[in-house]
Amino acid sequence: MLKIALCQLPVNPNKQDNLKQAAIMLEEASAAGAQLAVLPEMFNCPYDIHCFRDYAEVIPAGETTKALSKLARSNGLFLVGGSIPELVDELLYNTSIVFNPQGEIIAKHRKAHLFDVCVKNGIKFMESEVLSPGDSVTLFETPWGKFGLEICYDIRFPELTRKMAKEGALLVIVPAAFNLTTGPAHWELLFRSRALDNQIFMLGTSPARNPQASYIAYGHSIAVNPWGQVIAKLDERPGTLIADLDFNEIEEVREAIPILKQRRENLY
Ligand SMILES: O=C(O)CCC(=O)C(=O)O
Repeated sequence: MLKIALCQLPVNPNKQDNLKQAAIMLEEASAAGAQLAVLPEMFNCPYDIHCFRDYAEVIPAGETTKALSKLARSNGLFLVGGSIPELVDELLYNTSIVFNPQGEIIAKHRKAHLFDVCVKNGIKFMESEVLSPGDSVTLFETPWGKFGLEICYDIRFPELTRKMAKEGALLVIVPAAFNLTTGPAHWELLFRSRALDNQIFMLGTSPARNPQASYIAYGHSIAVNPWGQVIAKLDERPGTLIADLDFNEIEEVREAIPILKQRRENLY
C-alpha cells in the first residue's frame, strides 16, 4: 500500500511564495502520512511562454532543486517536484525532478511532447516557440516497484504509457496543467484511458485555478486505479488529495481481463 498526496497549489508570479506554498503543503502531506507527494507542472512559475526564460534554473544547482531536495528530506517523502523551466546552455526545457526521502535526485524527465495546439474559440498555446523537447522515457525504482513520469501533454501519446507499462511501471505520475477548453473535455478521460488500457494506476496533479492568470488551469487533480475508476479527484480550488494505492489490484485486474497477455502484436 502506498499513501500518495497530490498537492494542488495556487501558483502565482512570485517564485518565493510558490516555494513557501509547496513547503506548507508538503509538510501537511507528510503529517497526513503520505509517502509520496506530487506537485503540479510549472509550480513555481506562471504557465506562460513569456515567463519561462526569466524563471528558468539550472538543475541541480538552482534554488528550486535545492529547496525541493530539503523538503523531501525534512518530510521523509518521495517527491515528484512538479515541473520547472530548466536552463541548459541557451535551451529551455519543461523538467520534472524526483527525489527520494534522503533528498537525492532519482529521476529527471524533460517533457517530450510540446504543447502546440490551436483550438478554434478555445486555447492556443505554442510551447515550442521557447521550449525544446526532451527525448527520453523516464522510469524510476521505488520500494513499491517501478513508476513512470510524464508531463501534461505527454499523456496524450498512448504509446509512451504503453511502453512504460511494458517495462513494468505500476503507476504513471503526471504533473500537468490542463485548461478550461481541454480540461472539461479530456482530462479525466485521458487519465482513465491510460489506466484502463494498461491496467495501472495513473496520478495527475494540476495547479489550483487562478482566474487572474494568463493561462487558467483546470485543477481537478486526480487518482485512477487499474480498473479505470477514479479513486479521488479535487475540484478547482487549492487542496491536497490523499489516497491509498494497493498495487495488488493490478494483478487482480490483469488476471480477470488479461488484455496485456492477449495482445496480437503480429496484427498491429
Ligand atoms: O493536452 C492538453 O489539453 C493540455 C496540455 C497542457 O496544458 C500542457 O502540456 O501543458
